[in-house]
Amino acid sequence: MASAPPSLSTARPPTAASLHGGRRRGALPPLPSCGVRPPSLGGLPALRSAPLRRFAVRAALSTADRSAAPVESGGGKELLLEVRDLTAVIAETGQEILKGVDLTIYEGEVHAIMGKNGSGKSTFAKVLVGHPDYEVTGGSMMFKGENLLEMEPEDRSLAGLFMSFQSPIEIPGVSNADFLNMAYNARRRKLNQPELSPIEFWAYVYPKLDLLNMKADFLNRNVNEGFSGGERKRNEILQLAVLGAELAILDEIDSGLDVDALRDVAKSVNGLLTPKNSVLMITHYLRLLEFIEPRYIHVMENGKIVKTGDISIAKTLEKEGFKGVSEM
Ligand SMILES: Nc1ncnc2c1ncn2[C@@H]1O[C@H](COP(=O)(O)OP(=O)(O)OP(=O)(O)O)[C@@H](O)[C@H]1O
Repeated sequence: MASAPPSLSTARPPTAASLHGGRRRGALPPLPSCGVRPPSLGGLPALRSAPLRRFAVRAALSTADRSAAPVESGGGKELLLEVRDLTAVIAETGQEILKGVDLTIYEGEVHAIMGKNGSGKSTFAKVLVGHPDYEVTGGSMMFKGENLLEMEPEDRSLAGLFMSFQSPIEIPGVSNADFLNMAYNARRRKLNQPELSPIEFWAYVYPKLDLLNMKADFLNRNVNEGFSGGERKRNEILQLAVLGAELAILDEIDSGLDVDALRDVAKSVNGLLTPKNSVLMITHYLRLLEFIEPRYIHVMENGKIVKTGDISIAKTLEKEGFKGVSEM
């Protein structure tokens, strides 16, 4: 099934992500850069670096496309994400990694995906946000009634998807404070709200730092530069706290965190949960799920979700390993 060719009205400069991200195989690439600033960045200065753009795009979360009609209701809740029979390959080699993923998430729900190393968990998360390393070859992904396959990675962010990466990247030369302030102001411009001055932004961000037990001097350091693994994870959650999201995908947010840091991060994520926001966590360990309690646990095996249940799955996994889960 081929996607419609991009129209001029949707033309925007390509990003590393938009060149391939989440497109079906054979679909046309976006039009080349015509020097027009992408509307989704809300007037941000042109950002040449893909990581910077990725972060900046997050700034525009929850802005433009919030008027999309609800798809359906389940017990009064709206459907947020519906993935059906999703298949995807590594763009470079054509190797199939996702082999028919099905997942449904309603607003206000917390889900977790567990599974052996290499089963496809991170790939699934990255395909959802349109990572350029993968091509979707079949199935569907709907987010708030919109077809993610027809949306550039930027638009997915605009629509309210946030992903915290397993290995957050550095942005040399850009301070955390400047980045977050710029990104948050971009979002406010989108919402037709006045920008915050650096002092006002400080007042906004300070309680969030406090919640994450992050020292204020992290704001003066370049984004993730020289940060320890745990500090990077906290910084990802700080970005989420500043920018907000309707579906936050947290890929192994617990890896490399000491127990106090895990508690801080979990407290912060729990503090962001509302009846409208959902979280999809990827984890190997029960301990994260004791802090951020999921309603559903899914087990991924060989590129598919093969089992869904409650916290008892994670408990069995912890005690008996995957063999125990397959016998449940
Ligand atoms: N860009 C890529 N290039 C080559 N191989 C890849 C790429 N992305 C994923 N893979 C392969 O796809 C498989 C699934 O990887 P993925 O990272 O999704 O697994 P995972 O379930 O998240 O594993 P883990 O629990 O170890 O993080 C692995 O065998 C991995 O090596």
